[in-house]
Parts: sequence; C-alpha cells; structure tokens
Amino acid sequence: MFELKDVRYKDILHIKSMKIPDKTITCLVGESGAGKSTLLKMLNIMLSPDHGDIYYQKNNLKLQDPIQHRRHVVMLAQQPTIFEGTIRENLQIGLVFSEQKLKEEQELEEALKIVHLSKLLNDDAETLSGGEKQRLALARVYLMNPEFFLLDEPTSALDEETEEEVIGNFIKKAKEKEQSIIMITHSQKIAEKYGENLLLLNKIEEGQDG
Ligand SMILES: Nc1ncnc2c1ncn2[C@@H]1O[C@H](COP(=O)(O)OP(=O)(O)OP(=O)(O)O)[C@@H](O)[C@H]1O
Repeated sequence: MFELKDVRYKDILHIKSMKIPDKTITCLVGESGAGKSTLLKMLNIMLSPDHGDIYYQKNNLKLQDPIQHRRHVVMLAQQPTIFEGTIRENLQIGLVFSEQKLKEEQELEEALKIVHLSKLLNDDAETLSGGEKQRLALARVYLMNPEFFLLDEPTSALDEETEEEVIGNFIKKAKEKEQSIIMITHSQKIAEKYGENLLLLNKIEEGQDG
C-alpha cells in the first residue's frame, strides 16, 4: 500500500491524505495538468515531495534507495523510451536494468501476445508505429513482474477496441499474480470497466489549499 501524508510539490500538488491499496486496480483520473504524472513520478522516487511523506509498505520513501524501490514498483512513462535494436532487446532491457534474469524466447513471445503486438522478436523496434512502441514498452514492464505497476496512460495511442483488449489482458495477468496497478487514464470507459478504486486529482486553484 502507498500512503501519502500532507504531500506538496511546488504549486502543482497538495494531497493531505491518500491511501492506495495493494492487489487493486486503481485508476487515476483528472483534467490535464492536474499533476497525475507528477504523482506517479513521486511514487517511483523520480521526484521527491517538497513537503510531507510518502510510505510504501510502511517504509518512508525518503529513506529508500530508489533502485531497490524500483525492483518492486515499476513505472511506465507517458512517452516510454524505445532503444535502438530489436524487439527482443527492448523487452529484455527492463530486466537488465532491474538486474533480473533474462527471459526465455517463449516468455517474450507470450508478453507480445498479451499486448497484441504481432511482430517478431528479431524485428527492428525503431520502425514500429507510435501505438506499437507503446505496446512494446507495456510488454517490457509486464516482464519485469513487479509488485506494483505505475502506468501513465499506457494505451493512449491505441484505438478503443485494441485499448480495451490490451488493458483487459494486462489486468487479467496482474490479477492472477496478485499484483497492483495504478493507471492514469483519460478513458472513462476503461476507468469504469476496470477501475476498482478511482482517484480523482483536481488542479490547485489560486487561493485553494489542498
Ligand atoms: N518539474 C516540474 N517543474 C515545474 N512544473 C512542472 C514540473 N513537472 C510538471 N510540471 C507542471 O505541473 C503541472 C502538472 O503536470 P503533470 O504532467 O503532472 O499533469 P497531468 O495531470 O499528468 O497532465 P496530463 O493529463 O496532461 O498528462 C503541469 O502544469 C506541468 O507543466
């Protein structure tokens, strides 16, 4: 579980109190610029709050080693990086970064299936379309098999039908493994269909505190 206590970041975020449960699909919604990505980055220790504390499984993130934390909590950025090389290399690189054993070909192929990417492992990743790159990056974090996924609009470049299939598959697998997800989404349909817990972030208005 994540727990936030009086967290402030510049004039972007002020969260007095928030709990984000384990083994749950949490959808994070709110207007553009409300600070959703900023919040996810704080949960992954890419940013630190100016004030207040964030706890993960009761441990204060201020005292945690970011590299260690990211073995348990993996973030998929809004514009994920695709590296020069093959699809195989792009899948394995998440495991290299988190110092995990590389996966067998069969597991890599299964990950591609989950995200509906019908390409060969030897294909060049850089020639993929925007939506295909997004799915490749989602397959990469899937293989990292963390306790908690932080997904920043993971399927924003996909058409509605593919989006639902990919998210549906991903969530099914996460549920089987009792993993937790926080997902930023602009799709009301996705939030309604898959969100077990809904978090709404509002923009801080002038004069408003929290
Ligand atoms: N490091 C930073 N320093 C200053 N301002 C920042 C920083 N990071 C983000 N911002 C600003 O904070 C606000 C919130 O940004 P953020 O990306 O968290 O919003 P969001 O809710 O994820 O938006 P969107 O739905 O458009 O992706 C924006 O106005 C952004 O320009």
